[in-house]
Amino acid sequence: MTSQTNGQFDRTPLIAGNWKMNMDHAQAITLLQKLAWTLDDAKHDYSRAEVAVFPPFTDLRSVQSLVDGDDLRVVYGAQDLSDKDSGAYTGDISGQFLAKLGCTYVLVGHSERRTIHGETDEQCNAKIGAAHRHGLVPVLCVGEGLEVRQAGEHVAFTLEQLRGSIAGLDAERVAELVVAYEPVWAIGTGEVAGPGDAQEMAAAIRAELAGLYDEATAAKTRILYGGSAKAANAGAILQGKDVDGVLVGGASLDAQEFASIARFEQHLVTD
Ligand SMILES: O=C(CO)COP(=O)(O)O
Repeated sequence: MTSQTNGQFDRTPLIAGNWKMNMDHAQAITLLQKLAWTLDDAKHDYSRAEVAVFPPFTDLRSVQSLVDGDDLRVVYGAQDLSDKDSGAYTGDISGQFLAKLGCTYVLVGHSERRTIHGETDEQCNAKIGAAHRHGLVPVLCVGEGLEVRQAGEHVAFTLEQLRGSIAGLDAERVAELVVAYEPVWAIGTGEVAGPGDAQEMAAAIRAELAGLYDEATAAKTRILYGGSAKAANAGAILQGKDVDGVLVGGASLDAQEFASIARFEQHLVTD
């Protein structure tokens, strides 16, 4: 490979930070300001890598004010949404509210929602529908647990989650969809799937989409890897030709580290 740049991607890489249940609204402002300054100082080119953060619901209004007020290029989304639009659903959040808060994206089916809250593929499918009703781009999370990986069934398992979650979607929606492959055993454990594992699954997901839809549609879907991603491994992970970004948990809470991931081109291995 010569003069490796992200010209290798025909899809704009997406570097996404899932803050999970961390950062109150005041802390969110500080973290986002620091992130934006760090990227500005580094003259980050957002057209080469889109940067998105996923703060808790209670931070979103503050994030919106900061992004609008300071004209930031960082975009943002929520970590979940209801599959309903309004009504007697105590504690749930409508995609309508998220759209009003300027969200671009919304995570759907994160493994912590699937395991802790028992979310099913059918519910993810309904949530994707809700996201679309309100103009939000869903970031669908899929991925296997350790036992499934050890049994060598990780590809079949993950593709089944994918099929169940996107059932009934038309090709146009699939083309704009973001799929995040997050093997559960690599989340928050320091255990990172190897770049080869990330590429293997991303290629399998893209091939599945090509089979369900067509090559042109599958070529547009962005596929991310998530699970203990950090600056030191982002370059290698993003070498995978089907890997279009990373969904970062812990390391996205450190502005310097996350900015460094967004500038992954510096870490790309060249030969
Ligand atoms: O779940 C994740 C992002 O959604 C990954 O979390 P970590 O990066 O902390 O492993």
